Amino acid sequence: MKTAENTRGTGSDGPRKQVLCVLCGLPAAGKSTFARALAHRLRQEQGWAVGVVAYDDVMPDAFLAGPRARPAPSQWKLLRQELLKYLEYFLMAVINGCQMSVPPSRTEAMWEDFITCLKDQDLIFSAAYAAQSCYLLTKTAVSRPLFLVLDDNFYYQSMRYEVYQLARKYSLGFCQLFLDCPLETCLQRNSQRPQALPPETIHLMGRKLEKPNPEKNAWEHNSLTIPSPACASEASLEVTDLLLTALENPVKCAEDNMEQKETDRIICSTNILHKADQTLRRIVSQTMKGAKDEQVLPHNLKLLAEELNKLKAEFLEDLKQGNKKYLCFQQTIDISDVISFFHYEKDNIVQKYFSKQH
Ligand SMILES: Nc1ncnc2c1ncn2[C@@H]1O[C@H](COP(=O)(O)OP(=O)(O)OP(=O)(O)O)[C@@H](O)[C@H]1O
Repeated sequence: MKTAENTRGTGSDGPRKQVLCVLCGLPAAGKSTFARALAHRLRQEQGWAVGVVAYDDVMPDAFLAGPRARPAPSQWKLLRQELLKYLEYFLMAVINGCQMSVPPSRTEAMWEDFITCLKDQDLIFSAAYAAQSCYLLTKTAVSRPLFLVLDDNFYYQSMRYEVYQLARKYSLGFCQLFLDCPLETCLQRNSQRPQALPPETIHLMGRKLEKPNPEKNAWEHNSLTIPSPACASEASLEVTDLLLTALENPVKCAEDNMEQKETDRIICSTNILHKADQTLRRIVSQTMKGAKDEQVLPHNLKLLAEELNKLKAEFLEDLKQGNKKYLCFQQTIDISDVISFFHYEKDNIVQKYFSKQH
C-alpha cells in the first residue's frame, strides 16, 4: 500500500488534486446524459479519473419502486447526507492513499450501490486482505486528477452547499454545472421515459429551483449555466475551463477561530430565532392560503395545518438548541439555509396533501 505522502505525489509530480462537480437542473433536463458524455470526454481528452455518482442509481431501489413511491422528506435529506458521508470515506482513502474503510452505520443497499458505482468506473476494487474483504483504490483513482460528478437535481442551494462544505473540509476543488432546460422540454422528454415522473413533480420543482447565484453566494462563483437542449458539446471548452479553474483553486479551509465564532453565534442566535419565527409563520400562513385556494378538503386542511405547525416548532426548537442541524457543517447560521430547509420539508408535506385531491 502506498503511503499518503507518495500517493499525493508530493514529489516531482505535485499533489494529486480532486474536484467535486455538482450537476443541477430539472428532472429530464439531460443531466445524466450530459454527465456520461462529459466523463467519457474528460477521460479520453484529458486523461483524468472521473467518477459520476448518479443519485438515482445509488439510492435504495425500494425508494424508486414507482414514481409516487417517495420516502419522507426528512428521510431524503438524511439519505443525501449519508451518501455524502460515503463519498467522504472514498475521498479520505484517496487523500491518504489508503484502503477505503466501510462506514460503521450505513444503509446496506445504498452502500452496495455506491460501491458498484465506484467499481464500474474503475476507481476501487475488492480484495481479500487478512481474511477480510476490503476496498482498495485502483491506480486510476490515485495517479491522476480526480473529478467526482454528482448527478442529482440539487434544486435548493442548501443541497449544493452541503457538497461545497465537503470540498472545503478537504480543500478540494468545487464547481457547479446548471443544465438550464425549459420546463416544456423537460415535461416532453419526461413523458417519453419508461418511468416518467408525474408532471406536477416537475412543475413543482420548476417553481422551487434555486439556480446557482454567484452574485449572491460567493461560494457559488465556480458555476456555469449550460443551455439545454443545445448540444452539450458546444459548451465543452467552457466546461473544461471551469473544471481546470476548480482543480487549480481548491476551496480554502476557513481559519478556525472557534472562540470568536461561538461569541458571534450567541449574538446572532437571538436575532435569527426572531427572524426565523416571523418568516416561518408567514410561510405557513401563505401555504395554508394556497391550500384553501386549491380547495384542499377541510379535514386535510386541518391535518396540513397541524403538520406545518409541528414542522415550524421543530425548526425553531432546533435553532434554540444551538442549531446543531445547521452547524454540523458550517460555523455560522445562514438564515436563508434555514428557510430553504424549511421550504424543502414544507413542499414535500404540501405535495402529499395536494396529491390526495386527485
Ligand atoms: N440534449 C438532448 N436532446 C434531446 N434529448 C435529450 C438530451 N439530453 C437528454 N435527452 C433525453 O431526455 C431524457 C432525460 O435525460 P436524462 O436522463 O439525461 O435527464 P436527467 O436530467 O438526468 O433526468 P433525472 O433528473 O430525472 O434523472 C432521456 O430520454 C434522454 O435521452
